[in-house]
Amino acid sequence: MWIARAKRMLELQTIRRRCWKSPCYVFSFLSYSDNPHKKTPLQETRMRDRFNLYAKGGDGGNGSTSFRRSRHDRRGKPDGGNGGRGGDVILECSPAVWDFSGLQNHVNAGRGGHGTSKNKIGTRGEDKVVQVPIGTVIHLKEGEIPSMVEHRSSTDLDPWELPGSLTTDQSEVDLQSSLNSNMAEKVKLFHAAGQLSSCTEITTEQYSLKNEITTDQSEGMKQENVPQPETLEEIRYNVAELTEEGQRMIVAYGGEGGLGNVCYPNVLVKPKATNSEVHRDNALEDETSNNRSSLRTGLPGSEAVLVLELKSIADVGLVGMPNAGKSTLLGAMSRAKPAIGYYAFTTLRPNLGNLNFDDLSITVADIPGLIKGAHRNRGLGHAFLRHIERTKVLAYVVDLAAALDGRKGIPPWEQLKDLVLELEHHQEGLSNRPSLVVANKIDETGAEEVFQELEKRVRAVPIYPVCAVLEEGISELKAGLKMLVDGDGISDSLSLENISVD
Ligand SMILES: Nc1nc2c(ncn2[C@@H]2O[C@H](COP(=O)(O)OP(=O)(O)OP(=O)(O)O)[C@@H](O)[C@H]2O)c(=O)[nH]1
Repeated sequence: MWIARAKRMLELQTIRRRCWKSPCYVFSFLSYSDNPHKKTPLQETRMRDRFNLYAKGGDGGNGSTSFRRSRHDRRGKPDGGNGGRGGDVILECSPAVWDFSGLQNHVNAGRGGHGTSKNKIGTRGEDKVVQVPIGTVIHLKEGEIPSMVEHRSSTDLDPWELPGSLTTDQSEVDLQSSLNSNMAEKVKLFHAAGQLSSCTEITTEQYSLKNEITTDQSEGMKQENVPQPETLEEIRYNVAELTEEGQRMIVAYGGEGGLGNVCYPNVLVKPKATNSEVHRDNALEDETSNNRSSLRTGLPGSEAVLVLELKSIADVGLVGMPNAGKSTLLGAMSRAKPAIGYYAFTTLRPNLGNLNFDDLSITVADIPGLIKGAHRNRGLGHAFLRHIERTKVLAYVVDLAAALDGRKGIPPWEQLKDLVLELEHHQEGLSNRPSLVVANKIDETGAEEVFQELEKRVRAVPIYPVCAVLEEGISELKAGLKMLVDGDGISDSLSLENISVD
């Protein structure tokens, strides 16, 4: 038997080896880039910095209907426990996550367990924790505003262009939100009343509240079924930000559990009816059982439709063409260890580094290289330009040696012009903040003359000659950046009028 098994293994291995060498396999490998539906390796590594998330809190578990009977009490006493609360959907800020590519669009928290006999409360539904990168901004399409909002945005960000986002009628929005808050208030009151009564007796207020809630809900559903002329999509921008490691925010709440029959003994009655109870009023009985079953059912968890957006948080943004030496510069200024390569687009996602001074720490973001037409999604495209939106200061990194010795690159002043144009195309006024120019690769032969020419052609902003590989000129550059971030430096923004090109 063992020999037969060994033979079979050998056969399988031979088949696998043949498949590997087969023309089909090789062809499929070669045609990888020809297939328009397949992603190229570059596309696969692109970061996702906008993400639609549908979050649903777990439904509450149902309350139990159970009776504890004994020899002495044949009708039994109610002892059905309450249902457990549903789990919440929580966003957690984590430095281990860079973008939203690992996230799922639909996230559901766990349902609460059902109550059981002997007054046992159902288990609480499992929370669903979704890890998001530091710098995540939450825009709300539907649902409640996330709780534990400790860090609201201080920046006045423009809402990005979603159709119809700015045309919503404010009065309608106010009306809708007041209706929603009314409803939420009622649900809270209902549960508060339930908790206060601490499983003794269900109060009449609770009945009326519950009925109100169900009628409101059913009316809402009825309205939903009626075809509306045009539903306006309301997006509440920038409702919360996750900016610190470990910060948590609940975006969808679990529903409360239903009540067990131990909480409403006056409506329990029933199971084995005695003869005298047979003539009970039928209408009243129906109503009571309806109320009872609606109280038993756990409430559904809340739902939220969110748009997550990632904006790196940095004081300084390094902007430059591919291969200008931004990553090398970041490594020279800080302890960051970004990938450095002699080829363009080594940097595929923003890298952050810290410049530490005695009284201040400055965060610098190295943005992947921009090329002419980045706003039309050329190169790594405008995907990264949003990371510059939050920076206080811009450091334009230019390669002094790009056009030297017959190289195909473009002179530094043209690099600057293209960079400013790309920023402005992405968002008007994006280049309008204190800036400086880092003239890198000053060590190359002929770079000194290019630097002198650059000084003549660029006005209004300071220019720092630097050799990032040898770490020359770095301390002066760091002092210059500190001054700009502090607001002490006299620097303007770099505009097209301040750059002379041929
Ligand atoms: N001679 C010289 N070469 C440098 C200097 N700084 C960087 N380089 C080289 O320039 C090349 C590109 O450097 P990177 O730091 O990867 O450039 P980058 O701007 O981050 O490039 P992208 O990732 O494409 O955006 C590397 O081969 C570096 O060694 C410098 O001061 N002098």
